[in-house]
Amino acid sequence: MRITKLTTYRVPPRWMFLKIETDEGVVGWGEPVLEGRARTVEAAVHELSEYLVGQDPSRINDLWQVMYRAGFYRGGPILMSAIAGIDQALWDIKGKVLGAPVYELLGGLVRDKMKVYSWVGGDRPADIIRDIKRLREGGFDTFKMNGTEELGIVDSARKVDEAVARIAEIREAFGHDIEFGIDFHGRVAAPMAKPLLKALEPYRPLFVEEPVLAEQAEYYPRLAEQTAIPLAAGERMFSRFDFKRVFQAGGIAIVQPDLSHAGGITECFKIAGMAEAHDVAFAPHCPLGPVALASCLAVDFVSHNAVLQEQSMGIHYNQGAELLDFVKNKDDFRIEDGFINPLRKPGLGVEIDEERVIEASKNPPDWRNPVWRHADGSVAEW
Ligand SMILES: O=C(O)C(=O)C[C@@H](O)[C@H](O)CO
Ligand SMILES: [Mg+2]
Repeated sequence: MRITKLTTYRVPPRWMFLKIETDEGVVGWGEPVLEGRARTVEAAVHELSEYLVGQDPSRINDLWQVMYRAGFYRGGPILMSAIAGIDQALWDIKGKVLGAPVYELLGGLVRDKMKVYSWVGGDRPADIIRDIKRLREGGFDTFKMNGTEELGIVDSARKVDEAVARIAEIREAFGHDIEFGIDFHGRVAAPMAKPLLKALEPYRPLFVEEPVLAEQAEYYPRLAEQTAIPLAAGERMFSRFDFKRVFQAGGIAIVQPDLSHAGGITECFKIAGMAEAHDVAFAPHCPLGPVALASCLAVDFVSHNAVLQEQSMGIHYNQGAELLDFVKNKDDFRIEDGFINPLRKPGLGVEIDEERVIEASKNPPDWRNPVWRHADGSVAEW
């Protein structure tokens, strides 16, 4: 079998699908995208396709190593997102050729169902109580929300109190019948992470995500020393080589690589294994589309330390399209009592509605995150 063509489709809300065709008619789908940089990743995919066309798609490991190593420069969000989507599509092809879901090719199920969580509130954490009430009716009991709005490198006790008051209100309304992660989203600098974590401690969130920016990872062990709140990070780390320093330094209790940013299934399966060796939980980041989610699930269902899966149904970013709008087998993604079952069809288990993808790709959005600014006009982390 040989790879014959790679076609990319940028679609709402901010996703990109990749179709890899072969000379035997088997097609694989991937989701190479970096939110806000879809065109850049698209260019990277097509540069890589110069090598890939004509290659044997079954040799995923060799193709992965060539894409990672043979261009001299390596790693980072753009290239690793391009590799991720290609890798996903290659696993989709392999499963379809062998008539098996990807999780079978990775050794089979370690669990019967996977716990998922839902975002509540938006960029600015408002209406959280309303959202939690609505989602609880749908069977969810685990959520994630932004912890703050704009926050200065050093900021006021009032800002800390505002952030804590929102969390106190949630506990007041729901007690410990629900669990939630608080995403600091990179908005909290090291000087403010310490007081915020201390003030949030009494409310026992399930985790705090990106307590500081990934480029400040040296603070993870220090912050972990001062708080009992499990710290989570990973959406802005892009390979084993980024994660290894975090495992060595300690401090992170949950790693959250993104299956569409960190080299795909091949790489994230290895990251999950590294995490298990360090007694670290695995909870893939996935605010994206159905192929990204299916790729996460393929690794979740074979990883003992997989604990939680993010999914984007109803997420505030999904303006213009919802998680399953481009999927034919929607029912396979049913969530019951906060759990999702394995996708049992061959490959990734996603049946893409190609006509709908092509139609939607005719006028694709150029999604960008907002540029936030502090009161003094300086740029604020979004
Ligand atoms: O889902 C999360 O945990 C996020 O932090 C969302 C963020 O990754 C946006 O997708 C960036 O555009
Ligand atoms: Mg996050």
